Amino acid sequence: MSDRNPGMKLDLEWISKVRVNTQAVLKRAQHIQGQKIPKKQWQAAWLLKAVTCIDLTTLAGDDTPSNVHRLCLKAIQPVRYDLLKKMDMHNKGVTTAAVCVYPSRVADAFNSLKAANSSLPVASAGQTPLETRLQEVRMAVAGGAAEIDVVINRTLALTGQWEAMYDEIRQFRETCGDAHMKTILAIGELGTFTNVYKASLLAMMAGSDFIKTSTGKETVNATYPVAIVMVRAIRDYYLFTGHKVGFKPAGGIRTAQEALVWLTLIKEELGNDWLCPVLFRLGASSLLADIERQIYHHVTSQYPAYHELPMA
Ligand SMILES: O=C[C@H](O)COP(=O)(O)O
Repeated sequence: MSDRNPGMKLDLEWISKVRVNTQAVLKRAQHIQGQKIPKKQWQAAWLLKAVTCIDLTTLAGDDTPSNVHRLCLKAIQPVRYDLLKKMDMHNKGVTTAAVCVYPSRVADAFNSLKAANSSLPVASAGQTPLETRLQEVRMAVAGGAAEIDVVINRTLALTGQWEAMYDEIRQFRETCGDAHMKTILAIGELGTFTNVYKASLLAMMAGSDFIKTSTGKETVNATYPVAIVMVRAIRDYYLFTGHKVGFKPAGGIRTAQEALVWLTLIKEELGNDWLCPVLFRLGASSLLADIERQIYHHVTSQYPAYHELPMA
């Protein structure tokens, strides 16, 4: 990962001045969605890039050590070996960026990866009251998580209690220690674009390494207009502080086509520096299946039967 964002003193004046032009954001998002996406081998290359940016996720109440183990194996070998070989990519170390599980499953994931001699990071995401969340973070760090996804208290953002929100995120950052922190804004519950921008800015001021759209459990998750607002905040924060903060859209991202639009959006809005797992992740539980399917089609000119691409 890159140098960490140390954060900065809470700048309430900056936050209070924020105004987002909704129409301009919607227009920009529409423009990006209308962009031509790469075809043929360029598309395959972009899809492999997307694979390397995936936080392969399972956040289900009934997760078990064995489905987490399968998820880890899939993260280590996300695309079938023969398909990679046909593209001459079999020895390039193509893996997903991380696996992402609930805190209670971190140790399982960590042990599975260790047993497979993999140094892939385990990310952990929780969604409970502050004290429990802090406890979950401690547990996840102790279990070997290198990355922690924490969710903000939406009420604080909705009611403009920015100082309290800043203090809360700082506490998370301290509790994360060396583990990198991705702060989830749960944008589907923040109301306006202006609030999304403010919450993004504040999360970065409080020292987040990444800002992330959603837990994947809200009704509205990763959308392109909201992403525009968040990445503009990332850009402004970078221009002001010199620190690059990562971006992670998550929730409801299912198709290779969507992955290509996400890559386009990042390239256009933040530039190539952000097009790598250090600064960009796709949080997704089922996206990889469609990407592997499209890669299969690229290599063989046919679509696979379900059993030909076993998914974790
Ligand atoms: O952080 C990742 C999300 O929980 C994944 O959401 P998804 O299951 O809709 O892909």
